[in-house]
Amino acid sequence: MQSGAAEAITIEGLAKSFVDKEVLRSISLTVPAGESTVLIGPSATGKSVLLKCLLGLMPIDSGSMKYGNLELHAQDADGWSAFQSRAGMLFQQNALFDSLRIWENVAFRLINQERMSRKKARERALIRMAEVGLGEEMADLFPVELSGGMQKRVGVARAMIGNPELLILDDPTAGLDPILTNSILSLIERATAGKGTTVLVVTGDMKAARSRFDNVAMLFDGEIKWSGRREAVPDAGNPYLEQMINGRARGPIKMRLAARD
Ligand SMILES: Nc1ncnc2c1ncn2[C@@H]1O[C@H](COP(=O)(O)OP(=O)(O)OP(=O)(O)O)[C@@H](O)[C@H]1O
Repeated sequence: MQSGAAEAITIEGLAKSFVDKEVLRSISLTVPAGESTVLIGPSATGKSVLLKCLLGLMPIDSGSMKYGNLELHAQDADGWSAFQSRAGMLFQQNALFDSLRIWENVAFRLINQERMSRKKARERALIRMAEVGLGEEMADLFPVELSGGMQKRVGVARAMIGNPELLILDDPTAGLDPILTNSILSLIERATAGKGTTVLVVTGDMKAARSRFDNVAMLFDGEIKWSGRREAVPDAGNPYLEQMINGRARGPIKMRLAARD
């Protein structure tokens, strides 16, 4: 059951620095309600940091973030946990609970938030696990017994169980083979097309970025340099996007990126 109607995310002038490093200078971005948006950008530009700020896992320095009319930037700890309970999330380290079995990790939201019986929650977890290519024989294992790619899939299944109204996924297909990548991207597509979930995904998979999500946003140098419908992604003329999407760019942007590597 979906926990509520999906809302749009609106970010304005968000800034975030660490000690002496400015990561996000002035982020302005709208993630439309009930649509999927992919955030792309070079490594270490702050994509993960932005997702963490949005979920209240990192404090911001300035700016505003809203989910519908809810002023995220003004939430206290209780407000943040109420908001987080509305979202399914996946971070790069997967953050599985080591002491819980795989099915219990996947079913965590159902048991702890929705108070579903363990029997029913296990049944639901097995369905989600199958959707990400994890068989029933995995259900009673512990995370340490799984490969990195399998743990990633457990993380995706956990984020998506219970059909949360908001999905925030940091590189859900990293390290997966093309077949699994395809099934996970299809699962994410069904979450928006079928259920109207608001989805924000970070990916390094440029082919997926161009074809699988409704909107594309490009983060570079602390700002969103381009955002819009995927059909409107310019094939040429925007050096930031060209560099990311086509792996080519001319002029200063290329030299600048090369200098950073
Ligand atoms: N807790 C932290 N303390 C200090 N610096 C941090 C912290 N978290 C992230 N950073 C720095 O912020 C910058 C952006 O990191 P982030 O993980 O958001 O990059 P990213 O765009 O997601 O990169 P990638 O695509 O490689 O995963 C990096 O320079 C990183 O070292």
